[in-house]
Amino acid sequence: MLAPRRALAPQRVALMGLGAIGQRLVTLLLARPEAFELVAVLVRDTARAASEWPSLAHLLVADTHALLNTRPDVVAECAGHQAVDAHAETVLGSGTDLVLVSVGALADGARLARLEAAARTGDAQLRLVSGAIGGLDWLGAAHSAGLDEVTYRGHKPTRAWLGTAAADTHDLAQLRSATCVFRGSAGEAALRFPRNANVAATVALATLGLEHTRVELWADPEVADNVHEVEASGAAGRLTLRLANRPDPLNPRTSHITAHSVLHALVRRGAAVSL
Ligand SMILES: NC(=O)C1=CN([C@@H]2O[C@H](COP(=O)(O)OP(=O)(O)OC[C@H]3O[C@@H](n4cnc5c(N)ncnc54)[C@H](O)[C@@H]3O)[C@@H](O)[C@H]2O)C=CC1
Ligand SMILES: O=C([O-])CC(=O)C(=O)O
Repeated sequence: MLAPRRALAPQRVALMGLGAIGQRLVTLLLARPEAFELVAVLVRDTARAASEWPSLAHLLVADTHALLNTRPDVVAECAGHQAVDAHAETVLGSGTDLVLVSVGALADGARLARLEAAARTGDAQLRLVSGAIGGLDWLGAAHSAGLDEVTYRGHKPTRAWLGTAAADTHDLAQLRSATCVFRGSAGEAALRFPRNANVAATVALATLGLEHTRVELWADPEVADNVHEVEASGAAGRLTLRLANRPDPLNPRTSHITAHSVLHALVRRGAAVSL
């Protein structure tokens, strides 16, 4: 693990969202008191959350004002696209760094412009995590050298598509083999599948952009993992990447590694030597 930049000052971290990623992060942050102080957790319903997690009751807040009153150094969003709309601009405008896991929210150009402006006004940073995908360092460098083509392909078990736009176009219960539920641009994928295509947006933002990065999304009754594949080629060479991520037991759409990716981003933010 990377050593912290400031020996005696753990980062004051506030979380937005207490679902699969948020709950795992609470445990991870509380296990490292030398590096992190968890100062607040933003939820939609504090009374309900307090009855489910009494040990966190003193940390629960329901609005951005109360969140910022706890003076966090950094806020980690793990609540979804709607929460980005509701809170991100105010957090950044207040001068507080924001670590974002719902990267697909930035596929809305107007929203992205608002957040960029707020970050500049507040002199804060909006940091996008790698989340469930890898290889972004290579992709970013290869983009600088010149990329010709980037394709992201995601396969998730059928249950990950229940309650999504794929259920409007496919009879998911009847699927017996891998079925493509979306083919198009990363921007369209991210907006149509806000809980399943954040990594598609991440790959696009690191490379050819939301319009020119190709995306395929598959509902696959034959896989148990969330499988993410990227193919890219250009002046620097070719990349073929395949990740088989274990789904989070609390939310099968979300890969277990995502919370660890947020933790990793927070560790790097506070590290004296950073990768
Ligand atoms: N970049 C990546 O690789 C990935 C990104 N994600 C993003 O992370 C988000 C969270 O994922 P999970 O924890 O698995 O989802 P989840 O559905 O298990 O939990 C989300 C939690 O946020 C809460 N929430 C929603 N709106 C809120 C608001 N305005 N204020 C406070 N709380 C709010 C919900 O009540 C819920 O408890 C996803 O919606 C997705 O956008 C998820 C997986 C991978
Ligand atoms: O966690 C994953 O496997 C990826 C995911 O849900 C997303 O990109 O939104």
